[in-house]
Amino acid sequence: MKQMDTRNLSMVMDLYEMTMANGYFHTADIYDPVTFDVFYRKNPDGGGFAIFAGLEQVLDYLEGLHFGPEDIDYLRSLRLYDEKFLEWLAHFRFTGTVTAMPEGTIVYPNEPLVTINAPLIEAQLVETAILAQINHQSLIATKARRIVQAAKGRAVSDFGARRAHNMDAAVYGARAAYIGGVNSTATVLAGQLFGIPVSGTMAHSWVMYFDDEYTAFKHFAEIYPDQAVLLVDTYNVLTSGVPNAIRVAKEVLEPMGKRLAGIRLDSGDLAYLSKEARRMLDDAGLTDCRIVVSNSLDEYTIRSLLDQGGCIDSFGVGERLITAKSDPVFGGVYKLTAVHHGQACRPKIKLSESFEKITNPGRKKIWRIYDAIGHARADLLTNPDEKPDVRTEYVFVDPEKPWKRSHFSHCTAKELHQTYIQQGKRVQTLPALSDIRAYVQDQLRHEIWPEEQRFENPHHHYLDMSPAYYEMKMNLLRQTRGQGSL
Ligand SMILES: Nc1ncnc2c1ncn2[C@@H]1O[C@H](COP(=O)(O)OP(=O)(O)OP(=O)(O)O)[C@@H](O)[C@H]1O
Ligand SMILES: O=P(O)(O)OC[C@H]1O[C@H](OP(=O)(O)OP(=O)(O)O)[C@H](O)[C@@H]1O
Ligand SMILES: O=C(O)c1cccnc1
Repeated sequence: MKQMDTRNLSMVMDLYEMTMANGYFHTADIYDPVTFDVFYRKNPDGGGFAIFAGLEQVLDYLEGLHFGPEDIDYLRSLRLYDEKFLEWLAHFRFTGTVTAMPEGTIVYPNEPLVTINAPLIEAQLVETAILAQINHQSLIATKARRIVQAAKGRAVSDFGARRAHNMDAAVYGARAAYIGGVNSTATVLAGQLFGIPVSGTMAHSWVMYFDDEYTAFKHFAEIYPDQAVLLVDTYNVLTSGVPNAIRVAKEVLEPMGKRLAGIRLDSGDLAYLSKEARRMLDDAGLTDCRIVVSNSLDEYTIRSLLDQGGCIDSFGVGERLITAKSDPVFGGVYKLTAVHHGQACRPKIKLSESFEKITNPGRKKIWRIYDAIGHARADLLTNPDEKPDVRTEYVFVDPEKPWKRSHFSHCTAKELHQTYIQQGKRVQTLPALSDIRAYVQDQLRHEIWPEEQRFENPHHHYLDMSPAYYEMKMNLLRQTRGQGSL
């Protein structure tokens, strides 16, 4: 199977990762494992959740991680690192353990999406590449879901490649958009690599090349009698484009026993034009001819077009999807949460002026708590050795209101992390992309409250803590206060 990345991505890192690695090599016990969590702090666009994506590429990267002779030569040329370290680096492989939420999981701020447990240097060196991949794909998957939701069951196609922030963003963006629910992509490589259905219409250049619009449509329909979607806005939609499309349907396709598949509108008032075009097509008996619209669409324009009664069967969405234009930073971070010495595990916490930025320390488990009808009621952090029994009365702590005594009962708890890499070896086969997409839809349909899915002031999903975990965090906070002062 063709691969996107035959590149060695091991050097995709910020310089400080390597600088710290060289420093650790000389000052620390580099074989002692440490734990880092990947998490994010705020849902994009003020939404109620995000979609976790990019895991497969993270795992591929970790498996392939190595530094070749050219990498070592380049690092040597920086005159920052000593020869012993560079020699050690030449034999470097990732030997750690990776647990994560399955790709496509609906996720919330401050919970661990991925946990890396690995020898110090290994865990440090992989920060940038892991974050780049997860931040990008989770952002686009989440944006795609909003657009798909606004389209209310109508097909959405990713048209974004040409406006993406270069080619990786186009191809992995298409993958993420498909996870988020778009039906197809115009990006051919994404179709080839990931098996995403591809779709497309025609460009204005096709219409402009021929002497007149009718001739352009006629040639296209003759070559693609089953799939022709004619772009009707090059000259004038209602006086030229739609009439010429109807003429082609009658004069070219009908004699072949074929029907015109569709027209595309790409400028002007898309609600008005789609309604007028629909009326004209219906009057000509072309009731099955679909209307596709495009032109700087996003979830808000799509919602507005449908509110205006636009007669639209599908949407092509490019720049605002592939760049997540309205809120283009996912903000995922990678934080040290524990340092291990032999059997002892020392949890680590990062303090901050703002309460939300104080990290959740230590090794932990993340559970999703479902009520009796299967809705996800909250998520719960516990210590790794806890197994919450939420069938009977289980008292937990809401860290935002720790004085409240709340409990779960008649609930079930599902641990959200699975182990994907154990001591450097892949221990889990990954689902097909279509299954990841179906998993997203299944959660949104059956588990996630509709109140969390609305765009305006969505319901806040709680991240609660077991009493033991909360106490550990508070103790650590008390101990750590003052440690940073000189
Ligand atoms: N009826 C509508 N309601 C809300 N937004 C719309 C409507 N029709 C089009 N839009 C959106 O308005 C934005 C700009 O459209 P506008 O008509 O100003 O430019 P345009 O059609 O791209 O012009 P050009 O002819 O230069 O292509 C686009 O994002 C488009 O999706
Ligand atoms: O607006 P977006 O959401 O990004 O959707 C993609 C856009 O790309 C194409 O335009 P472009 O002007 O690049 O080419 P064209 O001549 O085929 O219209 C297409 O017609 C859309 O307008
Ligand atoms: O197929 C299309 O209509 C298409 C594809 C990419 C960008 N704009 C339009």
